[in-house]
Formats: sequence, structure tokens, C-alpha cells
Amino acid sequence: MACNIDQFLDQNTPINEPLRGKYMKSFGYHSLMHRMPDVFTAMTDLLKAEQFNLGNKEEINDVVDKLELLLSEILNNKPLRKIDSTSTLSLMWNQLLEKKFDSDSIVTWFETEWLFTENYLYIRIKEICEKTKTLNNYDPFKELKFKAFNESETTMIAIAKFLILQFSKKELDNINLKTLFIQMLKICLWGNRFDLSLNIGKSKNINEDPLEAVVSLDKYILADHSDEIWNTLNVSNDKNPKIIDIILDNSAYELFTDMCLADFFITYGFAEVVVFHGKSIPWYVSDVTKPDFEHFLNCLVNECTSSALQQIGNRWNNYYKTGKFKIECEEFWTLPHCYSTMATEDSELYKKLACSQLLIFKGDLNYRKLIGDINWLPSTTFKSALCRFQPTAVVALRTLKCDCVCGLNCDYETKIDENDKDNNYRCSTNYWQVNGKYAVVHLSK
Ligand SMILES: O=P(O)(O)OC[C@@]1(O)O[C@H](CO)[C@@H](O)[C@@H]1O
Repeated sequence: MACNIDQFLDQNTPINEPLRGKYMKSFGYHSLMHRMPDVFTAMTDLLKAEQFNLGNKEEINDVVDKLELLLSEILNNKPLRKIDSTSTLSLMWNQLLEKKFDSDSIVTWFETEWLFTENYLYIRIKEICEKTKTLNNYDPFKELKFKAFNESETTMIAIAKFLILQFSKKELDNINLKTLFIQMLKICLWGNRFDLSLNIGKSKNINEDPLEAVVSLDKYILADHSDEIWNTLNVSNDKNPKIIDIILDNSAYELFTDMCLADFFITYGFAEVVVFHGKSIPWYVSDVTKPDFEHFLNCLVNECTSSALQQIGNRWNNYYKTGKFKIECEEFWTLPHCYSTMATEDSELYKKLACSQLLIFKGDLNYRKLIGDINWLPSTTFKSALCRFQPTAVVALRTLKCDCVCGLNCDYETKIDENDKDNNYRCSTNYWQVNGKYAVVHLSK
């Protein structure tokens, strides 16, 4: 053990409490103590490989040393410190750190709320790169995100061919339109399984048939509001222009599925504009930045050999050029705030989101921020877990990768027992919350 274990409790996070790494049976403890070394190894391996491309061996070695010191700080549960940078985001972080230092007697990696310290990790990584001459805009995860794109090409081609066929049909009656919507919604949901921070260093070839997967995976959805979301989409209101916002998660395959869903909204008139919200700095290994978004479109148009992907890529690139697809990377998404504080912490963003028909939050980290990273009782309703965050209709599409969940039907344990009765990998009581196998489709309006 790298740090004083007296500060740790051999239990899970207490009910209705925020997740903290000090609870040794929690995913936060496992992530900080055992997953972060893998994330750091992946970063330093990529940097060492870059030495021969960037020709700045000395500076890269210095960054590698600083990353190793940062990892040692985490594993030894050291106190957090302010960010040594003058960037706008760093100054915002330093205001939050000052408040934290004033309010909490102990501010360390494992004692402080895990949501805060895990988000803080990525601004510390940004600080290390920012202080260099040749790596100040370097994305330590870029190569991993590019590789993930190549590993998902087969499945993307299958979906592209399916979409082109659907879009070629003149008219879809309401039943077929709803069927197509739910297929796109669930392809988008399951696109969240492929998150590099969980599978760091392991290649994740995605070869499944996405349409078959939507059917076979339905039994792993523990709360499914797809029908209610469809009904909400069909309720007209006087908001103009019709905008739908997708708060993004991971690049590569997940981003592809997000754009498929966005194309459905544009093609069938549910939205005139889809606004994607990305991250302003490299985040959680595979989260989408604006360079990732534009690189992704460029890959589809110029690097793929598949005519279907080129056709879809040109279609989406045209949406992007004509303003039907927009990407915005507000600082708020790379601060540690739970979304229930958005109305006060970033009232401009809250007002902007209030103009939307629908907000679709993708993935686990967004979900955690939606529900305050609290260890709710699973039967707690999604609406109450949002703690009055409701700028407009809110959807969460999330595969469970972290031990906090809400809004589950009373039969969720029966479902899990039926699904996993033959598998002996039930290594812990909350294994189903952290292995990315189960999912929720929530709506609050
Ligand atoms: O948001 P995503 O990409 O679906 O998942 C983010 C994640 O990998 O990071 C945290 C653990 O480090 C968890 O929220 C989750 O496991």
C-alpha cells in the first residue's frame, strides 16, 4: 500500500453520501489506486514514442517525470494544491480550490469527493503540458483516440449503410419512424460502452452487428424511458429555432453514434440545429475535444476507404459547414460541478440549454454530475436525483461504469440475477454498476 491506510474505511460509500476514494470497496478507490497507474503508463508510453517524432527528448522526459510525480501524489493521498497556470479554466479551478481549502479540513486525493479529485487530475495533466514549449497544446490521449476510430470502422460501416438505406426512403410512417428512432437511440446508448479510460491500453475491436446488438442487449437496460422520449419529441412547443443538444462523452465510435442520432433529428425535422458540447481540454482519456470533432469528420471524408462512410461523412461535414451541426466546448464541462449547481455557477449556459427541445447527456461521467455523484438508493427517481436541474427535457444515455445509480425499477435485481445467474464473475456486490454491461435510458421533463 503506497499510503497510510488508517485514513481509509473498508466499506462502500454510505447511502446518500458523495462518492469518495477513502471507501475501499468503492469504485473511486479502485480507480485512483489501481486504474490511474494504467492511465499514466499509457500516457508516458505514448510520450516516449513521440520523442522520435517531436524531437524534443529532454522536454518529453521532463513531462514524463512530472506525470510520475503526479501519480505518486495520488497513490500517497497527498493534499491537493492550486493550479500553476493563468489560463481561464485554471483560474476558475483555483477559485474552487480556495473554497475547498476554506471549507474542508482535509483536502486530499482520497478524502475529497472523488468527482472533484478525478476531474482535478485532468487539469493537473493539462498544467504539466502547458508549462512546456513544444507540448503546451499536446493531447496525451490523441493517439489512443485515433486508434479507437480505426478499431470501430467495421461497425461504423454497417450503421452507415443502414442509415443511407433508411434516409433514401421517401416517407416513413409514424410506426416505422418511432422504430428507427429507438434503434438510433439505443445504438447511441450502447456506443458509450467503448470508453478508453476503462479499457486503457487494451485494443477494443468493435465488430458487433449494431442492429442485432440493440435487440440482444435490451435485457441489460435497467430503466428504459425510450417511449416517453419519443412522445416528448412529438410535443410541439414555440421554441425557435428547434435545437437539440447532445452533451458528448467519448470520441471515435461513441461520437459516430451521437452523430447518427443527431442526423435522425435533422433528417426527420425534430431539430433544425444539433449542438454538440465537447471538452475544452483533453479529458478522461477519450472525451471529445473540438480538434477531435473536426478530425473525426475529416477522417470520415478523407481517410476512410468505405464509400458508405465517405457518403455519411460528407453529409455530416455539410451539416457542420452549414450550421446544422455545431460544437461548443464551454469551460463548465471541465469543472467539477454537479449539474444541479449550473443555474448559479454558469447561468449563461443554463439559459442557453433552456432554449433546447431536449438535452441528451451521454455517458457515465455526465450521469454522475447529473445526480450529484451521490450513492442514492437505486429506487430514487431520476427527477429527484437531479435536485431541480431541469432547464428543459433531460435525457441520460448511460452504461453503468461507476457505483452510483438511480431511477431503477423494482425488478432490477431480478433482471440482474436472470442475466448473470451462470456467471461467476460476480466479484463484488456492485459489480453490475461498474462493468459497463448494464445501462439506463432516463428522461426527466
Ligand atoms: O463518462 P464515461 O466515458 O462513460 O466514463 C467515465 C469513467 O470511465 O470515468 C470514471 C471512472 O474513472 C467513471 O465515471 C467512468 O468509469
